[in-house]
Amino acid sequence: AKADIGVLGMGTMGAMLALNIAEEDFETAIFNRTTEKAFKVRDDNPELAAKLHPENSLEEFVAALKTPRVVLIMVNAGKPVDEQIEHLKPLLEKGDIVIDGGNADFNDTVRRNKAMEGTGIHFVGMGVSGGELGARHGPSIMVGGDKAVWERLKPILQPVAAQYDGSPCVAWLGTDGAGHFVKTIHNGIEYADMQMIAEIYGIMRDGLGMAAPDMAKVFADWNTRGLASYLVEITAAVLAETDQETGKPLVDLIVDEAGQKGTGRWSVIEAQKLGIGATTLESAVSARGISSRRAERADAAKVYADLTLPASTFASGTEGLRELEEALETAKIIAYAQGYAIMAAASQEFTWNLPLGDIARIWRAGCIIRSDFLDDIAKAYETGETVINLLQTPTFSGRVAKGQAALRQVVSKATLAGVPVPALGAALFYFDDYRRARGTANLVQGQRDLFGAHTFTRFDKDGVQHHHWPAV
Ligand SMILES: O=C(O)[C@H](O)[C@@H](O)[C@H](O)[C@H](O)COP(=O)(O)O
Repeated sequence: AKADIGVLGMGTMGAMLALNIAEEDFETAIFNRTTEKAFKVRDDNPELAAKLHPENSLEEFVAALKTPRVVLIMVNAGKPVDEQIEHLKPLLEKGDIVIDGGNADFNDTVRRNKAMEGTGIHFVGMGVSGGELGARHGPSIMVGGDKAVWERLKPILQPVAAQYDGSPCVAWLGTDGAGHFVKTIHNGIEYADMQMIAEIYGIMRDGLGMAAPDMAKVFADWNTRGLASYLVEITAAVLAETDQETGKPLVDLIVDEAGQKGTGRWSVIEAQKLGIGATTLESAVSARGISSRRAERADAAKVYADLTLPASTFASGTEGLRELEEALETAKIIAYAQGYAIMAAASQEFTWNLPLGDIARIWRAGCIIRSDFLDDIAKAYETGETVINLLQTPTFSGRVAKGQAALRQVVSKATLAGVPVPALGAALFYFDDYRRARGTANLVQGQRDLFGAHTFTRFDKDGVQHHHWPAV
């Protein structure tokens, strides 16, 4: 039988997606540079073997596909994708579709899309979120490219995607790099969310002296209310895990150096280029950087071993935990508002007209940041009112106005106690900066004009650029 789609690259995500697609009854050709790997995927999954067609060469792989062909590239981002495209191009024809389903930098996707113009071959940049299990059983899928091409892919992608409330968590988000851009912002928000959870864990461990199993119970409890989410759920699971060998909480044995593969960094770079304050995302990326210098931190700990800090004033017991819960929930709203502000600015800058409400809906299941909270974001975009920033919407302004008190308490207490809360602090400081009609950038403008003749405008003389300090 001719295959409906071909999946190229049998790494974790590629193999899991291929099984998912085959399970949805699509004839799936599979290929990997190390060819045995594709055969192993089929042989390890006898129940799906009839739908999986491993091939011995790229030529056989392409020949096994129904025309017009659909090829899904699932290899590491960057050069490997360009190489695969170069190998495929001579084997493909007008009307064929090439999808990059990896974590690509959207700038590369825009470039690749341009390079494909005029060849008659369609290029699609597709963000896939959900990790290994998500890819296998239903990820959240963010599609960018030509809308007509999306119509052709829908019959395959809709059943393969996670389902929420009866609808598939996949959508066409805009032309060229829109899909990968939104995936990058998803990951930036993921970083911020994980970092803020880790900071609360730090307060519980270093501020309140709690043990991992007790913290696990707290997060499991929080997962029944406003913070209900996949990240809080897995936090409870990680904290509850006991290492069989030592009998100790596994989390206490894990080295505190966070890895990062780049998407978080990209989200921050794009925010900066767009002039959008994404301080919680920035703090999360920086915190990973700082964490990765463990030896240096150990030296710094010695340098400051005698530092005297005020006694910790964290409230213990239910009241204290309630305050932490409300602080995290409020900081989370602020972090997601920052992520959404980046997407809103990019939507204008790149004329994608991103469906911001739909993005919250397709993140409702399958992806790493899936949470009940995303329903509220989707609702905020249903009012029909233009959303400048989620913090200015009736859906969230009341909640933030109420919750900011707990966040302020927690950040202040942590600061006094010397427990680092860079992302929680960034959320609070952004909130205070964002809601302030009269800021302090006037002084910065004065300084810039004095040392660099960069000029400034005046409240009382609108629209004129002033240069006040002559070069003396
Ligand atoms: O949405 C997802 O499924 C994940 O985000 C996925 O894309 C991957 O796990 C990232 O690579 C994690 O990023 P780091 O490796 O940078 O933490």
